[in-house]
Amino acid sequence: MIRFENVSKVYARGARPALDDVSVDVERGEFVFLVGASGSGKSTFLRLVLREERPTGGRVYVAGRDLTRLSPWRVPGLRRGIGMVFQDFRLLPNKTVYENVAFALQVIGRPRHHIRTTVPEVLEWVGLDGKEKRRPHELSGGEQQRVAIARAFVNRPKILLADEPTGNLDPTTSQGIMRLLDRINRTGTTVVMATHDDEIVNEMRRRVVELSTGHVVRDEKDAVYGRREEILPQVGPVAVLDAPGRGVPARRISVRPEPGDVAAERAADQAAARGVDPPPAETDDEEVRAMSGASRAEEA
Ligand SMILES: Nc1ncnc2c1ncn2[C@@H]1O[C@H](COP(=O)(O)OP(=O)(O)OP(=O)(O)O)[C@@H](O)[C@H]1O
Repeated sequence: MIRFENVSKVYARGARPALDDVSVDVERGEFVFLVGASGSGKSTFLRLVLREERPTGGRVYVAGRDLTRLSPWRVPGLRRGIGMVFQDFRLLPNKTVYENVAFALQVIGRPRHHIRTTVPEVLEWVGLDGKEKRRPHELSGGEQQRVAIARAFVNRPKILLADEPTGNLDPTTSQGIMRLLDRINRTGTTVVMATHDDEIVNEMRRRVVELSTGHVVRDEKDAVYGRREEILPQVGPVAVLDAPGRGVPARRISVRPEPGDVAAERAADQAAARGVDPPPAETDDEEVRAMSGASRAEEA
């Protein structure tokens, strides 16, 4: 679904490459964590997939398309097949929850009747049923991220990219967000998530691609955040800073999630239990169709 072939990215002449000869192949439907120190190139990787940046060397393929050769008028179509979630949510502050999600469909010209049925469906699916009229400042951080995820997912993208989606959230709320991303992945959407959140990575045990100063230094399935030899001594209760000297297990950090986050989590679980489906994948769009066609060709 996403293929980097010997990709390099140098932003400014003479600067060290942000990515240096990176080759990574992400299969359709995979969930991949991108980890690495600040400045290691994670966001650059995601920006290349979105064609917000172009590589200075090598090739980037998305759904079988060579992005280095994609003509500019095809870029919006590419992006329609990719949802993006950020650490700082990036919601429109003056629009309601409903309007924030609806806007994503309006800008790509979806008909009004489609928007009227799809937006409530996706809001229920992410656990925000009943919050349609709130504005972002009337929501907790976890709820705002759920709106951002609903907006990214409402058009049923083939790929969801997430750049530190739990970076502003407490551990319990982060777990709820990860369950949501996991559910999205289970619908067949390929998920690539850049993160510094070692607890989340260690709990999920998915593929981990680790970058260091622009190089891939590890690419491992069912992996943990650090290398295994670094993580092994931590097995068992680990003292954490919020309880000095008490030896609280790392997963039990006691930051209280906001009530809204708990309610959203419960509502999303109830929606899942009722078998509420995510909004149907649209196939009436030429570019989206082209993307799925390309992926079928790729698989063949
Ligand atoms: N637009 C830009 N212009 C110039 N240099 C940039 C630009 N964006 C990123 N860089 C540089 O490229 C390198 C990789 O940055 P990038 O943002 O991809 O790292 P990152 O792993 O996502 O970091 P973080 O975890 O802090 O978000 C860094 O040295 C950074 O300073």
